[in-house]
Amino acid sequence: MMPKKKLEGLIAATVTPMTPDGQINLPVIAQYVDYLVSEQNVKNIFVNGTTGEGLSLSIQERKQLAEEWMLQGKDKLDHVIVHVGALSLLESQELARHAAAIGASGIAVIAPSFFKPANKDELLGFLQKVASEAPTVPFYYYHIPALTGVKIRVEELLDGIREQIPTFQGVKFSDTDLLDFAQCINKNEREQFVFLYGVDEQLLSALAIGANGAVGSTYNYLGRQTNLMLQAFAKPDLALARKYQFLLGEFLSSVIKLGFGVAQTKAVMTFVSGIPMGPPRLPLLSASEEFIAKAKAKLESIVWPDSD
Ligand SMILES: CC(=O)N[C@@H]([C@@H](O)[C@H](O)[C@H](O)CO)[C@@H](O)CC(=O)C(=O)O
Repeated sequence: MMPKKKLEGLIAATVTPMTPDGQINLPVIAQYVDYLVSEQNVKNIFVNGTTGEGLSLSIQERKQLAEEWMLQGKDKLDHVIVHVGALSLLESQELARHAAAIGASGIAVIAPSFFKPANKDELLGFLQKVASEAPTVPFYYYHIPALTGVKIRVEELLDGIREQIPTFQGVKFSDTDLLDFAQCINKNEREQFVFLYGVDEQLLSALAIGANGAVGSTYNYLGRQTNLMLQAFAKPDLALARKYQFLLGEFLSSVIKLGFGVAQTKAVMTFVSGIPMGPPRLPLLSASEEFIAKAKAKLESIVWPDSD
């Protein structure tokens, strides 16, 4: 699958379906792709990332999953971005070569987070060694400092990055520092690089700053409503766009108070889509029945503008 279109709009950070005993559940992926496309109007995916529990999977599982997403997404999805970050450079390189071999439309890499790069040069050194293993595949840096603990400003990282990483295509920016995000866009043309925002609860603010699109967990099950927010913003009908952002925020704010992470995302995706996503992998624990009941009730209580 070679990308026909520029990467923009919504990109679902997919969960990794698992069987009740914790094995990856590949047969569910065909149904998952159809659900995203037909029910959520989302045709781009980001696999094996945070939401996909990528760092909790074995290399073999990550390859199998990437292959299955590619196979099932063929002729249905526009872009399949494969996250290939790992603590070991060699594993990350192996995954990058594999993603290139199966025709992924892009690869993304998170900063290594046990031995952490201390500065821009150390981080770039790692990223460059991974990117060069897939010399024809667009490369994205995945910035998620709350989880990696690597707080190197992206604005600084992007300065001259193409000289070291010719395939550099953009950033998946999963942080609330909108000043850093704005400076990335201010100093680098949106037409040159792709700036994808990753904090779903404040996407509208990032759009105002110039985000080209967004990668997130909620686009799995709230993609349709978020797409309507994007449309309202483009129109522009800011009042309507805000209404969507506030309602999306109302759901997120209520589940965040209950404790919200990948396990809960899997549970919500299961009850909204009807596709069994299974439990998360340890150390994560399944969402409680109480969480599921409250999250469901909250979601059902929201009256979206298009369903008035
Ligand atoms: C920390 C975290 O999981 N952030 C999510 C968000 O989509 C997040 O779930 C959402 O904003 C709700 O808080 C994404 O940025 C992660 C993501 O895109 C990924 O799975 O790679």
